[in-house]
This record gives sequence, C-alpha cells and structure tokens, in this order.
Amino acid sequence: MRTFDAIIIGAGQAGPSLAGRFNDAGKTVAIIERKHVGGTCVNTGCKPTKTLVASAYAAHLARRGADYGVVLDSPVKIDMPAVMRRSHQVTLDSRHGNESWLEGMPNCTLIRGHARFESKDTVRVGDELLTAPQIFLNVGGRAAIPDFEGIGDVPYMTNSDIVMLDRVPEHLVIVGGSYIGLEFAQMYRRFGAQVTIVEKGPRLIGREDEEISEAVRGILEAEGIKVRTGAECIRFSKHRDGVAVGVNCTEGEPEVIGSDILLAVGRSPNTDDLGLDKAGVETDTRGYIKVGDDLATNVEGIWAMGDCNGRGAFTHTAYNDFEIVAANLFDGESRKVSDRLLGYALYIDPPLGRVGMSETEAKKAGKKILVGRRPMTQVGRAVEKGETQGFMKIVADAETKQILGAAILGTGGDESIHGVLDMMNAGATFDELRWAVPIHPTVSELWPTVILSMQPG
Ligand SMILES: Cc1cc2nc3c(=O)[nH]c(=O)nc-3n(C[C@H](O)[C@H](O)[C@H](O)COP(=O)(O)OP(=O)(O)OC[C@H]3O[C@@H](n4cnc5c(N)ncnc54)[C@H](O)[C@@H]3O)c2cc1C
Ligand SMILES: NC(=O)c1ccc[n+]([C@@H]2O[C@H](COP(=O)([O-])OP(=O)(O)OC[C@H]3O[C@@H](n4cnc5c(N)ncnc54)[C@H](O)[C@@H]3O)[C@@H](O)[C@H]2O)c1
Repeated sequence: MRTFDAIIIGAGQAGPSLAGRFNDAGKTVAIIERKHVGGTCVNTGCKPTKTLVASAYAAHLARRGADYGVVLDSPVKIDMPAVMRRSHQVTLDSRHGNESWLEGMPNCTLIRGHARFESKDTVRVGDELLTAPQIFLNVGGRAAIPDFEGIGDVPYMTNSDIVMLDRVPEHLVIVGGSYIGLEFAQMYRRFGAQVTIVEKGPRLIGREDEEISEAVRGILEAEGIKVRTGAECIRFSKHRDGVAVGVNCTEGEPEVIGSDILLAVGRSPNTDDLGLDKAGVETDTRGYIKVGDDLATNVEGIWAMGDCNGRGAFTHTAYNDFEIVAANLFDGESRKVSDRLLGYALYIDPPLGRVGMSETEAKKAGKKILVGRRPMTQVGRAVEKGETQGFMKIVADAETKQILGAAILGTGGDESIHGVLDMMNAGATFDELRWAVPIHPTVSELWPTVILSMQPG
C-alpha cells in the first residue's frame, strides 16, 4: 500500500490545480485519471467545441463576404478532416500541457487507471492500494443516455464522439435543445449539414426567459435549422436512409429521418462506479455527491469538487470549487460555494452571456423589479461589425437598486456580460454601472442606456 498526504480522483478542472497546491506546500499527492488528463472540458467539451465554433464562424463570415465588400470567387467549401485536426490539436496541446505540468511536480504522482474506494481512506487502482487522510473527488460527468424506445437498435453519438467526427453528416438530428445541442446544431449547419433539433420541452433552453428562447430559435431557424419542440414521444428505429426519430404522437410529422443522431440530453455524474458505499459517502437521488458549503462530503476527510457535486456544471464553477477548497485548507479562509454568483455563456453566434437571475426567476422570488432592454441594432459596434441580431437585458431590484441579473444575446455577449458580472460581484447598484464611462465603440457601452430604459417589470 502506498501512502500519500492527499489523493485526488479525476484530473478534470479542479484536481490538477489542487495537486499543485499540495505539491507547493511540500505534501505528497497522488492524482488518479482513468482516461485523459484535462477531463471533459479539454478533451470532449469546451476546448474542442469552441475551436469548432471558430471554424463554423469562419465559414459563416466567408459566405457573408459580399456583405462586407469582400469577394470570394468560388463557393465556400468545408474540409472537415482539416477542421477536426485543428480542433483536436488544440485539445492535444492543452492535454499535454496539463500532463507535463502534473508530471513536473516533484511531490505529485500521476497514476493512470480507474479509482475505487475500498474504505474511507483507501482507494484501489488496478492491483494497487493507495491511502491518504484526505481524499478529493473530481470525477465529473458523462453524457446521459435516457432509456429511449429503440435506442439500443440504432447508432448514435454523444459529445465525446462528435468532437472526433471528420465528415459532415447529411442530416444531423440532435436530441436535446439546450447548451450542447444548440452549439453543435449551428456549427454543423454552418459546415453544411441539414440539422434538426428535437426537444421534448415546449421551447429551447428552457431555463432562460421565454423571449431569449424565442430569439435564439429565430436565429437558428434563419440559418435553416429545423426545430421540433414539445417532442414528447421520442423513439428510434432503423430506416433505409439512416435513423427514424419518432418525435410527436399527436401533431406534426410524426418522424424525422436523419443520417446521424447526436444525444445532448444532459449529463450524469461519474459516481456509480466509485465504490462510494465502501467509504460511506452520500449521494442524492440523481447520483450527485452531497456536499456542504465548503464542499466537504458527509465523511470527514473527503471532499467533492466540480460537476460531480451538482453545485455547478461549468468549467469555471469546477475551478472555483478548487479555489474554495484550497483557500480553506491552505490559506486559513472560510470560503463558501453559496457565495458564488453564477455567470455563463452559450456559444452560438451571436453568443448568449448570462449572469445572475433571469427575469422569470426574479419574479418567482417575489421581488419588485425593474427591467431594461435594448436591441443590438442600437449598439454602434454591432452595426459596424454587421452583426445586429439579439438584445441586451438587465433586471434590478426596484427597492434596493441591486442588479439581480443580466442577459446579452449579441455579438461579444460572452465578454460584455463581465461588466455586469463584476459590478454584481462588487455589490454595486445599477447607478454605479449607469455612471461608469465605457469605451466607445464597444458592445458594453450600451449598458448605461439599458439601465436608463428600465421600467417596472
Ligand atoms: C460539449 C460540451 C461543451 C462544454 N462547453 C463548456 C463551456 O464552453 N464552458 C464551460 O464552462 N463548460 C462547458 N462544458 C462543461 C464543462 O466541460 C464541465 O463543467 C467541466 O469539464 C467539469 O469539470 P470537472 O473537473 O468537474 O469534471 P471533468 O472535466 O469531467 O473531469 C473529471 C475527470 O475524472 C475522471 N474520472 C472519473 N471517474 C474516475 C475514476 N473513478 N477514477 C479515475 N478517474 C476518474 C474522468 O476521466 C475525467 O477526466 C461543456 C461540456 C460539454 C460536454
Ligand atoms: N457554453 C457552455 O458553457 C456549455 C456548453 C455545453 C455544455 N455545457 C454544460 O453541459 C451541461 C449539459 O448540457 P446539455 O445541453 O446536455 O444538458 P441540459 O441539462 O442543459 O439540457 C438537456 C436538454 O435535453 C432535454 N431533455 C432532457 N431529457 C430528455 C429526454 N429524456 N428526452 C428529450 N429531451 C430531453 C431537456 O429538456 C433539455 O433541453 C450543461 O448543464 C452545461 O453546464 C456548458
């Protein structure tokens, strides 16, 4: 049995940085990874998808060249193997960078294999037993595969497969109309595929305000993407042209025939094969590890960070989990996950940047609110760039003047939202954002105008 000061299971977005802190503190740490260092984000999530989104944007702009007076003599062609190689190289560079970083730490041992608890302080990897008084779980998640009728009879992809695809499907049917589904939908449409999104809910990205769902749907449909919402009867069967996806039992065409299927219907935590019962670690009904505000589990000496604790589902929330745990263990702080203000972006084009509460959530919370909104056609920078789709929106507390949340569906929205996010983190009122003097010409310069437009909501 090998003994360490700490064991980390999973080299995703929190584990490697925590290993770095143990190493720097002169403590021995083992980090165990069963597949690729970097986890979902680096290998099958953020990195490859955002690189593919960049290729799709290049194709889109090239097709729009004439709008800018740029003349291309022949139609735009997609070299999908080259697109995929570029994306994969970005992943490999990042994965290898992470590996050499971990391997270069004198007090850190990177162990390859699947880890499973034998007891609360002992973990098995293959034939080897490892023990430590402190164990940190960073095991992430994988694509959920619901028990759809016929799913076992047809070929399908998840995000892990499609990021390695080096051909353009003739007709890609995407089941799930949320973050993963929409990013792949627009990207593959721009690569030249026919694309249909099948969503069981009444609208796309159902957690957002209805006007955002509608605007996003309009943007995607304008590019020729078909959207079937309210698909309550999803089932699969073989078809001579690929796969038949049963969509609706009651209205509309009952089936969509696709050459390829992508499942994008949520994630499941990688906690079912960890031997958590042997350690006595509790999970909720969906398998997420239960943690307190300091990310400690119910078992002393065991913490859970990242997607597997169900407190976040993003790379930045996983990394912030590391920051919280490290600050509390090494820096004498008492950081809490409940202090985190959630921001995120959806990387369609134009992107959706979001922070804090939606208007719907603020109303549900019983707050007296003010809501401001302005179309992107009023943003000079957007007009100059020829990218005026979308709108900006801010929600504030009418009594305290606190900013409750904001959304920007528009060019540069993933960056511009940070102006509001930073103000909210600083506890500023909307007056302070209104009197900031933003740079011209930027997308962010419209935030003061959005605030001036606020009306009771
Ligand atoms: C297609 C897609 C696009 C995304 N885009 C974005 C984005 O743009 N922005 C964003 O913020 N988030 C994005 N995400 C979400 C983001 O990837 C995750 O939130 C993030 O990777 C979570 O990090 P993590 O460290 O919790 O887990 P992971 O990154 O999943 O890492 C967990 C690691 O643990 C390993 N592991 C699991 N079990 C064991 C075991 N028993 N033994 C040893 N090793 C084990 C796994 O192999 C994996 O390497 C995207 C996700 C997907 C699927
Ligand atoms: N830009 C980003 O930051 C980004 C991008 C991609 C993914 N992610 C992360 O990955 C996570 C997973 O994304 P996702 O889009 O797979 O999941 P999601 O949980 O956001 O959405 C799943 C979608 O599938 C639908 N669905 C669920 N079960 C279904 C069923 N049985 N039949 C039909 N439809 C069903 C839901 O109605 C929903 O629209 C997100 O929570 C997000 O945090 C982030």
